[in-house]
Amino acid sequence: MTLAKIVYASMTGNTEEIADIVAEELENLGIDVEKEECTQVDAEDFNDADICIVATYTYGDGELPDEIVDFYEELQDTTLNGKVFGVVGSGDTFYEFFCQSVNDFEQAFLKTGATKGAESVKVDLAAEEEDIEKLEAFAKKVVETVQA
Ligand SMILES: Cc1cc2nc3c(=O)[nH]c(=O)nc-3n(C[C@H](O)[C@H](O)[C@H](O)COP(=O)(O)O)c2cc1C
Repeated sequence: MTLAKIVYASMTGNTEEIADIVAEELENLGIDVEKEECTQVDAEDFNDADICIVATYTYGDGELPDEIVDFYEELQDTTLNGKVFGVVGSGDTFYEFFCQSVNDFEQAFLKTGATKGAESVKVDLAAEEEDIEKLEAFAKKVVETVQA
């Protein structure tokens, strides 16, 4: 069975909801899903999974949320050859660096040797219908990549 691990950071719930949308679609596609809050896991835990997903919001002035910084730093030193990764997140287009943390995680994953499964999805605040469609397409693409 293919396992996807989704690690998320969410302060007001938008990103957790995004993680749930991706999780539900992955499950619809027959994938086992473990969703974990970022302070409860180590980046090494991605070694147990076939699909590694991070869902994060952006804080400060284009900064990572404080609670995901340790995970982010560990991730860069983790080898994930043969795994497929994806990044999704929520931000606010009001800010100059919209969803910067999504970009930062994409770069961190590229250092691990994992393969990018789908284009990252950036959501303005809470996911609306159009975002839900993008998130479902993201999940489908990631699964196609892992099964290729
Ligand atoms: C103090 C503060 C700083 C923020 N800075 C950014 C930012 O630089 N870029 C961005 O895209 N969003 C920024 N945001 C918006 C949040 O990322 C956005 O509200 C997001 O939906 C929060 O996700 P959550 O509901 O999962 O906590 C900021 C929000 C706050 C409160």
